[in-house]
Amino acid sequence: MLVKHSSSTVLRRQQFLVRTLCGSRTHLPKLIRATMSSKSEAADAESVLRTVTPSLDPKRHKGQAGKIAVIGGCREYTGAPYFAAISALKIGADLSHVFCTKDAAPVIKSYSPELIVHPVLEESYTISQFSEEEKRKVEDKVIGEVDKWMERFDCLVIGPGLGRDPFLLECVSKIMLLAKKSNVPFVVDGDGLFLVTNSIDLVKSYPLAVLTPNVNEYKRLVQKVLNCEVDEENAGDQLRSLAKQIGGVTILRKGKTDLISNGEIVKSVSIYGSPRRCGGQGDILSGGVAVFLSWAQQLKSDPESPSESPAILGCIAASGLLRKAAALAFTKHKRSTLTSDIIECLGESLEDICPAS
Ligand SMILES: NC(=O)C1=CN([C@@H]2O[C@H](COP(=O)(O)OP(=O)(O)OC[C@H]3O[C@@H](n4cnc5c(N)ncnc54)[C@H](O)[C@@H]3O)[C@@H](O)[C@H]2O)[C@@H](O)CC1
Ligand SMILES: Nc1ncnc2c1ncn2[C@@H]1O[C@H](COP(=O)(O)OP(=O)(O)OP(=O)(O)O)[C@@H](O)[C@H]1O
Ligand SMILES: [Mg+2]
Repeated sequence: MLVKHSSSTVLRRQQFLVRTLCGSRTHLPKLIRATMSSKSEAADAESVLRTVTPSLDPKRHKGQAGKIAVIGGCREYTGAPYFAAISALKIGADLSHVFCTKDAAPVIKSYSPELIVHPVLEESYTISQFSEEEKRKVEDKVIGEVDKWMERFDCLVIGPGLGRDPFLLECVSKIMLLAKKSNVPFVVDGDGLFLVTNSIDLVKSYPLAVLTPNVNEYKRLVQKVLNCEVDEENAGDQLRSLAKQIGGVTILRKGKTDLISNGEIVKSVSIYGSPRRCGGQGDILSGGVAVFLSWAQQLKSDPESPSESPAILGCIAASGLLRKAAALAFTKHKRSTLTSDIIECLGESLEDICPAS
């Protein structure tokens, strides 16, 4: 799906390339080092946004700007999958699907006609009277319903509002295996992290997996994988060790500063942000990582593409944009800022960094 970028995008990418090279200035000739302004983290996140975001090329057709699918939404939670899916559209994906349980589907459909909602997941309580053989048949049907779409997606978001029902999580484990087989990248968030923390082999050594743990989820992941407590003094090193221990997945550790590592490098994003901690902001982030990772993937086939992996670029871009939108929403709504307000600020925030026209 190679998309030629306009000259402004090429220029943006060259700027990013220089910035990336300067990130490791030790090997750069003195002359270049001397002329380089100091690379600020803010510029880093914003230059990644400008490099990764494609121009709105009239020659492109529906779907080329990204097709995202959220696997999540159950009897208990319907907001989280909506937040992740609508954020992907608002940032610039062309299509956004949600695969959820039958209970959650009409609710999520009622939030927005923009989303394509598939009521295909099942929870244990709906099949409690079934025999083992009938349960297997239901499982095969659930997985088949997702598999027939799998190849069309540029990235999945697994976990927002998924809940912790054992039967549902068993089906999602098999969906992850299918995604890996088809080389479809996936972001694991929310209860998807509950699943993979207890079955780390589901993501181990899959370079297209991105984990986006919050404080609780990160603590549990460190305890489970590194057998120790979170070490705030050496946060970057511990994150790098964790990502390495899980075979080079990319982890975005959410917090006052977002830390990102794939076991090799560590990046941080702390620009903008807001003091409001309302639920749902992590869901916006997961939808954003999916879009920006897909766009960074499209860059890969270009000779001058950035050296960073699409997963790392996707995390930096999504974190920077979310934090900018949260700051903008907070200036407008202060203490009553809600996730919906932040979603409404995504477009304006991206336009400010990366004008569409
Ligand atoms: N409006 C909505 O529908 C929202 C739904 N959300 C969904 O809510 C679900 C839970 O998200 P949270 O951020 O609350 O999850 P957390 O894991 O941050 O916390 C959930 C609660 O359960 C406890 N917990 C979680 N896993 C545990 C474990 N393995 N052992 C013991 N205690 C455990 C935590 O300590 C906390 O008390 C996720 O699927 C998430 O996507 C959130 O994204 C917020 C918004
Ligand atoms: N203390 C903080 N100061 C500023 N920004 C923060 C702070 N904590 C988190 N954030 C920002 O909010 C984003 C979401 O983090 P949060 O911890 O709310 O995720 P979450 O708990 O998974 O959210 P959700 O309610 O959607 O599950 C982070 O990526 C980060 O950019
Ligand atoms: Mg969360």
